[in-house]
Amino acid sequence: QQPTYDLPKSKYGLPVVNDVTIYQKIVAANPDNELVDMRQILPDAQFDVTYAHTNNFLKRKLYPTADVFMRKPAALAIRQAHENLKKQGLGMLLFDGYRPYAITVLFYEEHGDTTFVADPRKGSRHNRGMAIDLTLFDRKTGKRLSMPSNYDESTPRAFHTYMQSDSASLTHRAILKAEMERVGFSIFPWEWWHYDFQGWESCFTYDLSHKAIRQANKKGKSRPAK
Ligand SMILES: C[C@@H](N)C(=O)N[C@H](C)C(=O)O
Ligand SMILES: [Zn+2]
Repeated sequence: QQPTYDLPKSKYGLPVVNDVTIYQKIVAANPDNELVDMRQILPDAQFDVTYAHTNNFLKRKLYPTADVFMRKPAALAIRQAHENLKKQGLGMLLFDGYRPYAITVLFYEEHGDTTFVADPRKGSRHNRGMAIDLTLFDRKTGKRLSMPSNYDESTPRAFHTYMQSDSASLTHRAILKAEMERVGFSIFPWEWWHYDFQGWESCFTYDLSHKAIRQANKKGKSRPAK
């Protein structure tokens, strides 16, 4: 149970944490509210943050930095899944984690639909640091495993119900699903790469840049313990 805060509302009426002082307050009240750096949590993972480059569905750079943050309990569950995958000679390649709410608004206003992108009246699970977009790589070759579609492909090939793919890709999708479900994540039926962590419904929606979060976390750690 989170204490209640008088949060400002977005133009779509959703309460958002859009100020670092509020972020620091909610982290002090409950350390699970911290958005942690996945490059520190998974030093041997691969990263391809397409929203920090132009090779994404909007064809332009949307994040100033290629950061991937996750709410702490989700990050620790991912670390467990990564350990389990390691035993199978596999690793995770992360595309995206926490996404500032302003980017969800931009996705909605430019893309229009609310299946491929989240409805800003509800916010995305990514805005809560509780969703991750990822695929798998082979630790021997360092190469990505094949999957039934490309990342962020908005076609039926991205659906979990799509079975017309080659059998290797279907197996890879099933391995990812099994390992993510084992640690408390659930699928998003229309995107094989997207997983939501249990309890996302009761988490804060953040609208802070990755840079602001990094700075706030650093400050929080340098503050002497009381
Ligand atoms: C844009 C796509 N990668 C995505 O994240 N979609 C879900 C529905 C979201 O916006 O939360
Ligand atoms: Zn996603």
